[in-house]
Amino acid sequence: MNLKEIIREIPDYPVKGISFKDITTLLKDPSAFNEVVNQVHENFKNKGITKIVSLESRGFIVGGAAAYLLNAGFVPIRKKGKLPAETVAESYELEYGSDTIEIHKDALTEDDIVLIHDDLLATGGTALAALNLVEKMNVKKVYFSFICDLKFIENGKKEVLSNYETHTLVEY
Ligand SMILES: O=P(O)(O)OC[C@H]1O[C@H](OP(=O)(O)OP(=O)(O)O)[C@H](O)[C@@H]1O
Ligand SMILES: Nc1ncnc2[nH]cnc12
Repeated sequence: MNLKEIIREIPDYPVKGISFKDITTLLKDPSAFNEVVNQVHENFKNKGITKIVSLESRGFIVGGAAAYLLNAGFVPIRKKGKLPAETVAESYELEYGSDTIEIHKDALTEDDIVLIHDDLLATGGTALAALNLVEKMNVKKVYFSFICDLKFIENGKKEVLSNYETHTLVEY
């Protein structure tokens, strides 16, 4: 299945110069959605993943479904102010702005093998901020999974991420 053809591209959204990769066209297609979740499961089923950590909001959709298939727990990373208990926070830059994300302090332990899943890797700012949060909890191992990787964006943040085993389905 050609997933790239199913993901819609919107020019100049949310700001001029950005070509927005809209995964809603993939999510509404039952076989494409199924294929994406199955491929994440297939790639990580023998890695002993105990928790999937996903990013608000688009990361939650496939992250939640893959956690179910992998028999792993699901841990949300949310935008600032949305998690009710004690949190740790990290601020970062992304392709079209800046933000702060948080995770619950008691969400992970040093026994966890973590898969960080998000829909898309652009500058890597969001993924690196997520990694910094997860590593504060001294987990055993971290893997990454993205539906899309905007490979044409190259910078130092992505070099850090290249030290971690990563699974990507669609490259631009
Ligand atoms: O690699 P980066 O340059 O950091 O960009 C990638 C991030 O940008 C988008 O999230 P956004 O903050 O727009 O949130 P959303 O999922 O709630 O739409 C996307 O879902 C990734 O999380
Ligand atoms: N080009 C893009 N399309 C969709 N989501 C994004 N997040 C950051 N850059 C993006």
